[in-house]
Amino acid sequence: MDFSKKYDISVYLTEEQLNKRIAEIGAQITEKYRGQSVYLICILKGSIFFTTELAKRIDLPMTMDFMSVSSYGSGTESSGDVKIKKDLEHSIEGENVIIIEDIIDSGNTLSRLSKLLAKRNPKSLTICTLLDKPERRVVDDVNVDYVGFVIPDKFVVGYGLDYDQRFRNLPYIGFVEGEIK
Ligand SMILES: O=P(O)(O)OC[C@H]1O[C@H](OP(=O)(O)OP(=O)(O)O)[C@H](O)[C@@H]1O
Ligand SMILES: Nc1nc2[nH]cnc2c(=O)[nH]1
Ligand SMILES: [Mg+2]
Repeated sequence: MDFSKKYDISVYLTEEQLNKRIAEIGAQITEKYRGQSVYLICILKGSIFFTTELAKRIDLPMTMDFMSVSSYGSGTESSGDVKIKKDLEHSIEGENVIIIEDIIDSGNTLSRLSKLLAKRNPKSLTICTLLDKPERRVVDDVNVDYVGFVIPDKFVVGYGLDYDQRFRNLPYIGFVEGEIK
């Protein structure tokens, strides 16, 4: 990380736009699971901001848990596994699991992760992402249930998303337009 470098970042989605959309998704989830509980899984690190904001907008009994994964190189691993760097603390058997992601790009992470979690016998398994870049998809087995915003094929940062571990703390989503010389 080189913190001396300065970058030109243009705002694409403001904090107000993000929070308004997240509140809508929270209300949808609350309605869908009324009378039941949900088990939110935050995929570290990118989805921390989205998960916490969304969790506050879901009016249901809830467990929040965290997972950290890294995908094996695509193509060569026929097992379709992900390497688990940090696993869940509790069993998800019989739970209404909602996987929370900041972005779906190639789809590899979620394709592998959802297969792995499905083997643990949840009652239901749902995918919720703040951003979706469908133009980049290389898999066809990721069915996303809740999408905040469909975005073009451009690299975004902020609201949890990083560029070389920087910019996660921006309260908005922006495009990196380049380095300021
Ligand atoms: O659809 P895919 O092509 O698999 O890409 C999406 C994944 O990549 C990013 O995470 P990353 O592995 O960079 O880690 P981070 O969340 O810690 O930034 C992002 O947060 C998603 O988890
Ligand atoms: N920060 C960031 N991470 C990603 N991972 C996959 N796509 C993206 C993106 O556009 N921005
Ligand atoms: Mg991530």
